Amino acid sequence: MSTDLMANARKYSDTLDIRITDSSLRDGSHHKRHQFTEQEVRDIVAALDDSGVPVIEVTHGDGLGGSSFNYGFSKTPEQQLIKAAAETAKRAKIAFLMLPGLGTKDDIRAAQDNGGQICRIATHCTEADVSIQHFGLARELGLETVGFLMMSHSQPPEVIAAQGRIMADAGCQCVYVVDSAGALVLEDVTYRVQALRAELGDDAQIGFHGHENLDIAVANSVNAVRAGAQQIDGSIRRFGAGAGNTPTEAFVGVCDKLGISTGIDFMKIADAAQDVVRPAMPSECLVDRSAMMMGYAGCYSSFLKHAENHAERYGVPAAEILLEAGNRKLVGGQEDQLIDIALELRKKQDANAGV
Ligand SMILES: C[C@H](O)CC(=O)C(=O)O
Ligand SMILES: [Mn+2]
Repeated sequence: MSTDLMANARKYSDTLDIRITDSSLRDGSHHKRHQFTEQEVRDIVAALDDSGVPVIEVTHGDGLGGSSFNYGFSKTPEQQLIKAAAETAKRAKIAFLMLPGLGTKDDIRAAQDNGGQICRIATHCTEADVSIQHFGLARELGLETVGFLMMSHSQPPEVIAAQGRIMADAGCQCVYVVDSAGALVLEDVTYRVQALRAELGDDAQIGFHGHENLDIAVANSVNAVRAGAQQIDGSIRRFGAGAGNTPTEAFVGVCDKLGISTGIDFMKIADAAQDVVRPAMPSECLVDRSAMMMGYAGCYSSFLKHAENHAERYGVPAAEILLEAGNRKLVGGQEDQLIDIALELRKKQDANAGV
């Protein structure tokens, strides 16, 4: 890493400047409508592991217990996918996500029994207190812990720092700024990471999870590293909700050029992206009108597929549903309100057409 960058960022370990977690097999579950097969998970884990990706996250898109009517049913039970991933990985650690209230303590225990080693606990960025007992359990079980402050764009840096303190005190070892809406722009990331650094000192590491809705997830991730983040999420080929996540392979290439050590082989991961991950994707993750509306209005990226379903059913544009969801500041768990928005748009549309 250049001396400039080293001044801010601290090393993740003796050998790596940062640690990348690939989230294709969890955030990508949204884009795939939770239809991963066990074979796809095995193939993708094998390719990422061989490329040197140190952490691979595997769960339903909405975390443990997410398979449901509200969020969409999984094709394959997520515990089976976690087990397959853990059996396949030779070097990588397998992480799993859980949202308190959706997943339970028993789900955490089962994920560990199936080989999961890193427990990532996600809350809305003003509700860190609901994660306290789950961090306690995860640490008691000897799991490594990560905390996700979702929709971090919606609160100023000082609130993110205070919420990070709650997670760290509960046993979280790395607090993530999570740009769920892909709405953070450059310095927005820097200031949030810096505020966490100032608050947490050596009590916990800091991470960044980006979404590509405004097409700057790689740049945002570089800013996070420059501000001191030691863990960065990506998804191969952007395979994630909305326009997807920071593309792991491009970010690795950028890190190589900036002298930031990730431990991942750029040539191998470029091949894995093209030959193994792309065939498992239903389509490319695009920065299209709907995705841009999410980034622009601050709308939760996981709403995209739900909005597309309602758009088709009620004959209204998905982009308008998402724009309104952002304006109403809806958060994860309020998926049902997208139907209300679609119905209201339909009513207006009919009234304008004199129906
Ligand atoms: C449950 C969400 O998909 C977590 C996440 O990846 C985000 O908020 O972004
Ligand atoms: Mn995400």
